Amino acid sequence: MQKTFKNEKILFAEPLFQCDGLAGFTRSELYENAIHRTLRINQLKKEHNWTQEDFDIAIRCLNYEVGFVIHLSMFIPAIERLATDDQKAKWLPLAESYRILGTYAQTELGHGTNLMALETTATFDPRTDEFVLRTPQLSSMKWWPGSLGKTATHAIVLAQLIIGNKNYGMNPFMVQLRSLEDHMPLPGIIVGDIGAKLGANSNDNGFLILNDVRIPRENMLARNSKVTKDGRYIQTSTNKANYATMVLVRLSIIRWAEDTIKNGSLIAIRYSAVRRQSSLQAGGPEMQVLDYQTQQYKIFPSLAASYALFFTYEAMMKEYEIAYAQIMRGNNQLLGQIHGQLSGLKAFASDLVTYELEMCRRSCGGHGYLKASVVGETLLHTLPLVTVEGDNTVMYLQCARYLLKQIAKALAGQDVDEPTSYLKKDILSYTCPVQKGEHCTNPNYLLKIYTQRAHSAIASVARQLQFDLESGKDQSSAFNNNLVSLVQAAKAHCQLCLMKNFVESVSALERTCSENLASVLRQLCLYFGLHGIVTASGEFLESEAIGLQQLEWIKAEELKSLAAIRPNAVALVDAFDLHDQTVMSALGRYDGNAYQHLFEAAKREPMNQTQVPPAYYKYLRDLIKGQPLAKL
Ligand SMILES: CCCCCCCCCCCC(=O)SCCNC(=O)CCNC(=O)[C@H](O)C(C)(C)COP(=O)(O)OP(=O)(O)OC[C@H]1O[C@@H](n2cnc3c(N)ncnc32)[C@H](O)[C@@H]1OP(=O)(O)O
Ligand SMILES: Cc1cc2nc3c(=O)[nH]c(=O)nc-3n(C[C@H](O)[C@H](O)[C@H](O)COP(=O)(O)OP(=O)(O)OC[C@H]3O[C@@H](n4cnc5c(N)ncnc54)[C@H](O)[C@@H]3O)c2cc1C
Repeated sequence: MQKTFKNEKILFAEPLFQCDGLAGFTRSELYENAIHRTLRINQLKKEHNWTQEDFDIAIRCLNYEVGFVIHLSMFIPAIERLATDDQKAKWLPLAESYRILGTYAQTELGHGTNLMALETTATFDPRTDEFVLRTPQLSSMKWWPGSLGKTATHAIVLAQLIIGNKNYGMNPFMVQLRSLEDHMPLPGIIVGDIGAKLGANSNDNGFLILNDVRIPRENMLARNSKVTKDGRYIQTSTNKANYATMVLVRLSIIRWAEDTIKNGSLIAIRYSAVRRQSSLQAGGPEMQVLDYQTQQYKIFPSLAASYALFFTYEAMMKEYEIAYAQIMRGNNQLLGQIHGQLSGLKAFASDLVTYELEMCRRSCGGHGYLKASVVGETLLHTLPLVTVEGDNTVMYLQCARYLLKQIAKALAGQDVDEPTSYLKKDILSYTCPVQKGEHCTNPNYLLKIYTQRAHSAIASVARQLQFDLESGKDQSSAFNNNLVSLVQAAKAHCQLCLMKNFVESVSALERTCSENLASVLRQLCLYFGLHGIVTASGEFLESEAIGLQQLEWIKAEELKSLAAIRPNAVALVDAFDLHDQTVMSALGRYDGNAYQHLFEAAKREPMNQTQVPPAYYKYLRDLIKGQPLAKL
């Protein structure tokens, strides 16, 4: 499932990477520890000739609890995508050697989604051949960019380009924030950390106020557009190309989602295998809670989602690489497709894992509420994924916008992109394919149901929009009147993509792996398909892809699937090949000694380092001895 990290032993031999101790760290300690880790991994990479992939896997093994995440995942990729070759030659070596530390400063206090309304300006001054950067009012200040608070010496600032009195829209500018001598903010720069968050507190997400900060004209990252010395704006590629970094990060977020749900399902399943509680037979031995059908119903979806996201990430990485190679050669033909696909799938993946991680946490009972179980921490660390790189609702709407274009092409008899080729089919030609028995136990048949449901959802909202427009609604009212259905259509398409990637990946694997493994993966794929239909049964019924009778058969097969997966559940999470130090959970250790690890973690609790708490001497002693309390 995860390329086994052959260097795990080297990494986890060092106390710095042993994760138990993170609990109880202050924010400053977490922040320092994260920086220390990234730089130490960099040293290990050099000492042991690790590849970049080894470096990336090491970061994943630490659940991205490292420093410079934005520097590595956005600042450097943005230079690669937005800078000219000369600018790359200047900035990339500095960034890759950490001589400059960067962030991607786009979001403002007042705007994150609506990039057209960003208020930061970069005004060209032809007299000095410079841009003057300004955050004109409180709401304009950059707010949220990772590493901006205390670390970044430079930022790629997204600002409205102003030449004369004309606004040329959002463009990227390289701005130095801090001195490379003493790390102090430069003149005109006010910068700091935005404060503690629900999680990811090792990251110094920051704010940035720009008071007439001057930068040379060559600091505008000019791959897609540039300004000449005499103030002419020359666009060399579509403005959308300036959005390219976000597309890459949305792909990375699918991988991040996959990593977190693997952790969660591993903890929940291993703990459920060792936890014995109650019995179904009066006086009988206590059962492994993993044998309760309800426990399986709660946590097998996260197991199936782990594999589904793994296969979808692999498929989307290939799709992205093809598109990116063309875009970097100036051919933007696949830009709309990759944007539409990754907007939707980033949203769907992060929605899916945040829901299923909470189910994993609940399935651990009281111990799921302990930090030492880590499943709650994993959820907190994952929550931002539904917002970062585009709020999920907005991302679904971007995906829906793409789907509407595709179905319009299909209805006009034009070619459509491969991911939406199903829209070429005549919507009336679908027959209800599912009969009892074989049809409910064959993932390929289930795929037909997902296809019909997605096609129906997209066609239906397209028709409703058309109806609203023809009945006199203007474009924005018609759109706002159908946003919920548009989101629903995007989700239907994304769920079809996950199911399609799962089915196709398993059938490809079948050709090379053992029949035993193939049958286990087929079973999991079938379960993923059945469960997806049951949880969205209203939409599947509405699309007429299934009727009530078929739904009954499918629900029965889903419950049968739980029992079929049960014997392989622990092996399926062991197959993630995750080191105990990656999972960090007292409940999810490979040795299964959850209670011992819980007690070890409790003993490490700082409060237990003294028998009598300081509060005793301040408050409890007099109270217990019946003496009057001093005025508090
Ligand atoms: C290892 C783990 C590490 C992972 C590390 C992760 C750590 C966390 C990092 C978090 C970092 C951030 O959050 S960075 C900040 C992220 N911020 C965002 O994602 C902002 C979200 N908002 C937007 O992207 C935009 O405002 C939109 C898409 C919502 C609206 O765009 P717009 O330009 O204003 O208007 P719109 O009409 O919708 O779009 C105009 C045209 O541009 C196209 N378009 C829009 N966006 C894109 C795009 N990205 N790529 C291509 N094309 C695009 C549209 O399809 C449309 O094409 P056509 O139809 O005209 O052909
Ligand atoms: C942990 C974290 C790290 C981040 N790192 C960075 C970073 O490094 N760099 C950076 O630039 N930014 C960063 N961000 C900011 C992030 O990109 C934004 O928060 C995100 O784009 C959402 O924008 P917003 O916060 O303005 O939400 P809003 O857009 O204000 O969303 C608020 C509500 O309005 C709804 N809404 C908004 N627009 C529409 C619409 N058109 N249609 C329907 N509903 C709508 C949303 O669905 C949501 O429910 C980070 C954020 C977090 C939480």
